Amino acid sequence: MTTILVTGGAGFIGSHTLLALKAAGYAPVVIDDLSNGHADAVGDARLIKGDIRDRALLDRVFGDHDIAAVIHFAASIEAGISVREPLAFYDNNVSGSLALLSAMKDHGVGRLVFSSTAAVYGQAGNAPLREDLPKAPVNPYGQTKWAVECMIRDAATAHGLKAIALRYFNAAGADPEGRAGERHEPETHLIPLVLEVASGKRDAIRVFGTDYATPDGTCVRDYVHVADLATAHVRALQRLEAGGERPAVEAFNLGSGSGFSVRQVIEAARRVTGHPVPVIEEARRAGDPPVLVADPALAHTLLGWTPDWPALDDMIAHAWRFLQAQAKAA
Ligand SMILES: NC(=O)c1ccc[n+]([C@@H]2O[C@H](COP(=O)([O-])OP(=O)(O)OC[C@H]3O[C@@H](n4cnc5c(N)ncnc54)[C@H](O)[C@@H]3O)[C@@H](O)[C@H]2O)c1
Ligand SMILES: O=c1ccn([C@@H]2O[C@H](COP(=O)(O)OP(=O)(O)O[C@H]3O[C@H](CO)[C@@H](O)[C@H](O)[C@H]3O)[C@@H](O)[C@H]2O)c(=O)[nH]1
Repeated sequence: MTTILVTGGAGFIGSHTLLALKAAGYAPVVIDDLSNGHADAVGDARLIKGDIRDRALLDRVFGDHDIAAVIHFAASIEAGISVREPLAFYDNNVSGSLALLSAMKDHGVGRLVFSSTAAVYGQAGNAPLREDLPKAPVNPYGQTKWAVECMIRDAATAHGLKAIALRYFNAAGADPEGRAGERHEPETHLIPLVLEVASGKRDAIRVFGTDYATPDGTCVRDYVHVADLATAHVRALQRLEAGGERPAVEAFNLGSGSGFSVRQVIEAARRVTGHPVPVIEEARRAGDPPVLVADPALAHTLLGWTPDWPALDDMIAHAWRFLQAQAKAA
């Protein structure tokens, strides 16, 4: 079996990708410091607990395992928090990726799938975003991800690395079979917070900004099912393995192509759960672009990727089922 190193594999998207990797016949090995992940989320995959900025640890891992490729999820992820703590984000996201890329170079590992983000585009307007748009992140989180994409490009030119950057839009939902889900503590993402309100764990959802130039004044995002993101990683690995005449680094948007406002998400959660979701309107959150919606055509054409679960209500229903199962088990 082909061994794949998965950094951040104990996290939300990582744990779902482990399920897809195993189903496709790969043997994942995980490095995760568990700062935002859970040891039991990796299932029967090998978990090495540690920080990717620890170069000695990386040397041991690359020395001990015959690693064919790396999928790199490990990062600090919250755009809003990055505005208040930019240096911590540069440290984890940029220094972590630098340590990983130099270890890959020194150990002769030449294939990488990198978790990038819609946040690299910044405030690029309301039309669906294409990969070749100018990059102008409006928060430090997006800056760190774009900096790493640039680092990967330079390493590819100089050292022969082959890489795919997957620019996810807003990951949502949970494994349709209930084996994994979103377990961030504290939670900052809209859908799980709205569901915590529906379940009675929170009193109300705070809506950050109602005066944006969008149809209902709240921010618009493109929600993509986490199981579909997981599948895209397998497709990306297979594309890297197939080789051929193509650029050393490629970037693909992963989104549904449809935008939903914060108010529409809240309405969908009321519809799916049958519970009330009280709202408190608040000021804008710093670092939020008004609209982020993908043009996913390139991933359709070149990765052969289309979402199996494009409907927002399905994403919310799967997340809701996972949350309820967690509450029952607690
Ligand atoms: N969730 C989204 O909507 C979204 C959208 C776009 C991009 N992304 C990117 O996808 C990736 C995964 O996101 P997620 O939502 O699963 O986040 P997550 O926080 O659930 O997963 C990240 C994992 O990385 C680990 N980690 C963080 N820093 C580490 C370090 N220095 N060394 C070792 N492990 C470390 C955490 O413990 C966690 O388990 C991130 O790179 C994120 O920036 C996420
Ligand atoms: O309590 C809340 C939480 C969020 N929001 C709003 O809901 C939208 C979505 O926010 P959130 O779920 O926090 O996601 P984003 O800030 O859009 O960022 C996510 O999606 C990005 C890609 O678009 C990723 O890069 C990030 O890692 C990931 O955290 C934003 O307009 C927020 O202002 C609220 O109004 N109230």
